[in-house]
Amino acid sequence: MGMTLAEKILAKASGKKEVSPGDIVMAKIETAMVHDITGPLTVNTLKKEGIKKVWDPEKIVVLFDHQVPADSINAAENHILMRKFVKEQGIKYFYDIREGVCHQVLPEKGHVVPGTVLVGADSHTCTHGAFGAFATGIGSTDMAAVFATGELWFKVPETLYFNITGELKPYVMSKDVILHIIGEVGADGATYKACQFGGETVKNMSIASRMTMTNMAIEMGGKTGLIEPDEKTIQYVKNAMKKHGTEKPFEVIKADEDAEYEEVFEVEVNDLEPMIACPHNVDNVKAVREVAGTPIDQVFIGSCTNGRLEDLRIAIKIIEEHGGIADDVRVIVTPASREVMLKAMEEGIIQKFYKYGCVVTNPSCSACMGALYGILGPGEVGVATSNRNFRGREGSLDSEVYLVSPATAAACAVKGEITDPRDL
Ligand SMILES: CC(C)[C@H](C(=O)O)[C@@H](O)C(=O)O
Ligand code: SF4
Repeated sequence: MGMTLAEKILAKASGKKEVSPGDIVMAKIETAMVHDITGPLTVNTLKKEGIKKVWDPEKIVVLFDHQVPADSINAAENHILMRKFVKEQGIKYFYDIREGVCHQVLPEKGHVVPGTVLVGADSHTCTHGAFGAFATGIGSTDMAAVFATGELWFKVPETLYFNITGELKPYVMSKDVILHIIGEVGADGATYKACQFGGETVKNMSIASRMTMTNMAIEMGGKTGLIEPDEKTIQYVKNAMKKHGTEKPFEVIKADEDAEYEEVFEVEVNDLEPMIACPHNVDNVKAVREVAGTPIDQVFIGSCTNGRLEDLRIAIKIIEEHGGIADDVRVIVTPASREVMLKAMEEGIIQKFYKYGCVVTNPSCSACMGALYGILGPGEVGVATSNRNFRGREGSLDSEVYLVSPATAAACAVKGEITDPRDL
């Protein structure tokens, strides 16, 4: 019987010829990532268990992105603890406060190896499935087991296949596609499933747009999101590895022709409109026009979902075309990484955001989690290009967050209320 992409990667990583959904496998880990919030717990668990040496200091990536620069004594202490760990263990790939969000930095630096298993102590690790890796978020204590042994057990998930066809209309982005899918499937509709995205629409998407899709697989409960590698993927990965001296041979794994999917969803996007996830659940998805006119206080353009160059480009284009942002709305722009920031600077994008009165921050998780800055106060309404809108996600329990694409976020910034970018 044929295997899906997820099954083939897990079979390879566990040295088996074949695996089926439900099998328990012990898989070799190619890359293991912790950040400033989850790393300390992993390190403390290792200490508690008396483990002196990590399995492979070249396969671990430590990165600071959630609270950078340190925004509290507690964050500073976490940073100190992790820097010490990195030194003691000789961890080769350590990215201090300057690089940006882990899920952007990892692929940029060539740490995402197609066809392998990547784990991160962060729920949006599924993002890296955009490169044809089996990538999933795990807890800090599970990560301690990975740091010690280089392996982790998995139950092989069933795969849901989303066959996406049609051409996206102007101002409709991959974020709208994934919001639409989550609205249909529900926030727990794909629990522990591998969510594979394919079809002509995905083929035509940039790598950045694909990452937006896989990033949000967890928001429908998915164990991972996956996209089969193609020429674009291979080029991206090779360039990234070459640029940063992280070259490794890798195998492009594709699903078997006769792979068995638990369910195939046909998603036709020709007529898809800009979509919005309304408070307080990611699957509370509507067309933007249904809630147009809702007053807002803040717009956040950034995060591991939509803080990449193409996102900043479309946002500034819309803001510029319409003469700037509304006076009474705060707009926070956070490029997802230093590389994105530098390119946006070269293109004059950052200067323009400043010119129009947006606040551009250092690459970080920024306002996404309500932990660093850009925190919403009681009664405030935020529009964000990030991936979660649970009650209190961006600050006060009495605030509200709407999730949108960068094009819609920019339209909202221009009008100071929820606006479909086609209606400006
Ligand atoms: C802080 C971290 C554990 C958390 C996660 O795992 O998702 C964060 O990144 C988030 O998006 O809520
Ligand atoms: S940008 Fe947001 S969703 Fe992504 S890792 Fe940071 S806090 Fe989590």
